[in-house]
Amino acid sequence: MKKVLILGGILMAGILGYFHLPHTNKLSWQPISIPYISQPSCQPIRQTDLNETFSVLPRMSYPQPFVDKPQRTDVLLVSPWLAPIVWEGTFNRDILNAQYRQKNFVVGVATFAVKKYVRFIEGFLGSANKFFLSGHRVNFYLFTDHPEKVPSINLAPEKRLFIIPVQNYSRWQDISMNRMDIISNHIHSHWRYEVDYLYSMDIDVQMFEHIGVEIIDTLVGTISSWQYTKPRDSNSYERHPESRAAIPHGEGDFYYAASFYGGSVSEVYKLTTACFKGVTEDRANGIEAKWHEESHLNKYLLYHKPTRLLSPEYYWDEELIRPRIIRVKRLSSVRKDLQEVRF
Ligand SMILES: CC(=O)N[C@H]1[C@@H](OP(=O)(O)OP(=O)(O)OC[C@H]2O[C@@H](n3ccc(=O)[nH]c3=O)[C@H](O)[C@@H]2O)O[C@H](CO)[C@H](O)[C@@H]1O
Ligand SMILES: [Mn+2]
Repeated sequence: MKKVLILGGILMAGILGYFHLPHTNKLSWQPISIPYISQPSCQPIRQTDLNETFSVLPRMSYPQPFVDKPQRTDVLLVSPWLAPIVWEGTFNRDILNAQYRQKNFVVGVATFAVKKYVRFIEGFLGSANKFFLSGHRVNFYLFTDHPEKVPSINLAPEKRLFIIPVQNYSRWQDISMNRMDIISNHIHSHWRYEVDYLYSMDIDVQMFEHIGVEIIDTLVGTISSWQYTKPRDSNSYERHPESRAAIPHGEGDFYYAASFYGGSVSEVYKLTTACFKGVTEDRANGIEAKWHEESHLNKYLLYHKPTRLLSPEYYWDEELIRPRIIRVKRLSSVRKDLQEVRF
């Protein structure tokens, strides 16, 4: 009887232990020895797993939530696959910060300033230093063909800037599309050791309000400010079946902007690798998708559902008149003369 009890105990402990293993989003690759390109040491860091239970929070005072009083009734708060859609008025940043401060995670931001786009660096970095994940560790990775033109900016102590030289291409579309390849390669060679989460952002934007840990999740897409109310068949998806970015008629969730997406470093690796594979196969067939890598991103996010969606507050196009449901403009494009800046 005693033996049976002991054996039973061992079995139960095994089962419980198995189910209590933290869900991991760690990378499955083996470390490889590739010479590092960016400046600071690239020692592997602990990959923070935010799915682990958060530690005990301090006592806090805030308005009580009620199940029969939704925070907002004018916008969709959750996707049909139960991913939250982040809108002003739906979360309490103090609670989120208290949860996340206990995690020593690092967020990477990849951005490109090639050719004339160096003019956007100052506005981007200056505003991101102030409004992007303030109080949290952020590494900005700035790819440029003009490192000497990067203005010096006093960054907050928890923020770091890495300037990475990159070649330019004669066509702006190639600069934009090749970001997928460069990001994928850098995750493999460096970033998987350096950051837990990675976000890709256009450089021709500025931040006007705080963008905090509400953006952190495994796979995150931003709903385009141009197309957030359009029926799927009039969105800008690539519909020509010849392209690897093609989405068949009758399919599509939201239209996602390529200017701001991200997630865990391993999910962004999968996304960028898959999107660039699509770009490469299209090139081999003499095809370029309607909105370049943004078309491939939209296809990817249709079949790999994002775990969190950012509302158009997180990329507002300056050309548009802001309706009432967009209560804040956190990040917005800088007006530019396309003919002048791209050529
Ligand atoms: C808001 C949004 O969804 N933006 C997307 C959209 O147009 P955009 O008009 O926003 O594209 P864009 O001109 O900003 O180019 C995308 C990014 O590529 C970089 N760049 C581009 C050209 C250049 O000469 N130098 C340079 O550095 C820079 O980081 C820029 O922000 O479509 C593009 C591809 O068609 C990209 O998918 C953009 O992410
Ligand atoms: Mn842009």
